Amino acid sequence: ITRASLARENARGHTPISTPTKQEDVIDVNPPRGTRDFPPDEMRLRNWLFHNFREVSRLFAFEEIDFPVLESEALFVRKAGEEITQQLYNFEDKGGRRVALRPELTPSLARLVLQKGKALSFPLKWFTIGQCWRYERMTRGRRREHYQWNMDIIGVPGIEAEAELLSALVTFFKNMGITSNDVGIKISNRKVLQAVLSRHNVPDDSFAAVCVIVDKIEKLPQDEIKKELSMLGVTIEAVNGILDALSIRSLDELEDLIGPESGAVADLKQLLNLANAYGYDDWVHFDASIVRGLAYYTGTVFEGFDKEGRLRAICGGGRYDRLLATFGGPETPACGFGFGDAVILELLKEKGIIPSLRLEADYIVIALEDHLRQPASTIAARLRSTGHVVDLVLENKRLKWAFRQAERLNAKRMILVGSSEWEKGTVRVKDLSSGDECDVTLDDLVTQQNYKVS
Ligand SMILES: OCc1cccc(Br)n1
Repeated sequence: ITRASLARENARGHTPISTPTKQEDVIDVNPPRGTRDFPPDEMRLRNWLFHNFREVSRLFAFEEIDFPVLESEALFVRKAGEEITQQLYNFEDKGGRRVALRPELTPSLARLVLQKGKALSFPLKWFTIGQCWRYERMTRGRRREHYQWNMDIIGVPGIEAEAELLSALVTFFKNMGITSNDVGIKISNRKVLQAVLSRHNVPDDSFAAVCVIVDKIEKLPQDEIKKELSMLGVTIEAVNGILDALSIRSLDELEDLIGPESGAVADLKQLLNLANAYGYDDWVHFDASIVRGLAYYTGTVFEGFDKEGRLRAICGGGRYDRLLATFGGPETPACGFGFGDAVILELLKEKGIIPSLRLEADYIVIALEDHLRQPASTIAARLRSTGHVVDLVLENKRLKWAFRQAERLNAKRMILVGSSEWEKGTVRVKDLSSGDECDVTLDDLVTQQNYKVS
């Protein structure tokens, strides 16, 4: 094909036939490193997952919120050495502002609460699903973006808030067909660590950084943990005190270690009582080794995990009563969780409980001759106006193609608009599972009356 012949073809208004592009002229059609596209099959799966996130949030009477993916960098600058802030996807915009793609959703939620201030009636029960970003050296080949579902309760100081959030998590798992044999939720309280550190005279302002290091205890060799803790001025006695505390396996043992002053033991006992009252006590258990890696947690922390121990944490959360104050706001009790879109799908695939998600069309409509294109459009419009999913064949296609298309769309019926039927004011309706067919007027077709094709 020469450019001249192509010009002639185009001039005649024919479908332009593209000349083969040289390989080097094709753009890179892949998404940026560490990011994903969502073509139809993957998008159906993502919509199904998010629909289930939303369904649980709706069931618990939580209100949906949203905020920009782009935030001021200042929202995420923390000095506790968290991975999440060390991998900030940050840059200077054309106005010279320091901005970042959010690595998490909670700081934005805190910002919105402070922004709305006295106009809000507490407690707030808010949820959101949003894409979060990190800039990680691709050496580890991990993703740079994921979607997270968050539910947060703002303004409730009592452990009832945590119990409600855990109930939402369990409800979601059960709705997915996941049982307490598949998944558990470990719960603890950072006041355990706080009590140990204060006993060893570790300064309060090291607390967050110590938690971040201790959260890596199962991911790093113990001497690396000890080295990082000692760099924070944590003595070897304190390190051993921490390791002892994390290995505690019962609340009675915990009470012996830290006593009743912090309220941690009472809270955990009350949380387990509430878990029993909600009916999810078989899903949760105390595990002192749970610390979580975010600097701003101050009390209860929890983490959903797969009992086969093959996957990373499925979800996690905790109480963050100081976060709003660190943004200059009033002391505001708050707790919430984050639930990523990656590990849960790995788990569901492993359990073989991903449903088959296909486009379900009610009808495929095809004009058998060019001059019947307008009636075909009218038929499609009339059927859609009554809520039917209709795929209208838009070009001159052979019937064989239409049947394959119907198969792909899982269409229930085919409407064939042919001249002999149309002259009699009817169209041919074919049931695509039985093969039965009959001629129907447009009104009867739309009202589904006066005819039956099995
Ligand atoms: O959970 C940490 C995290 C934050 C942003 C993006 C990705 Br992928 N992962």
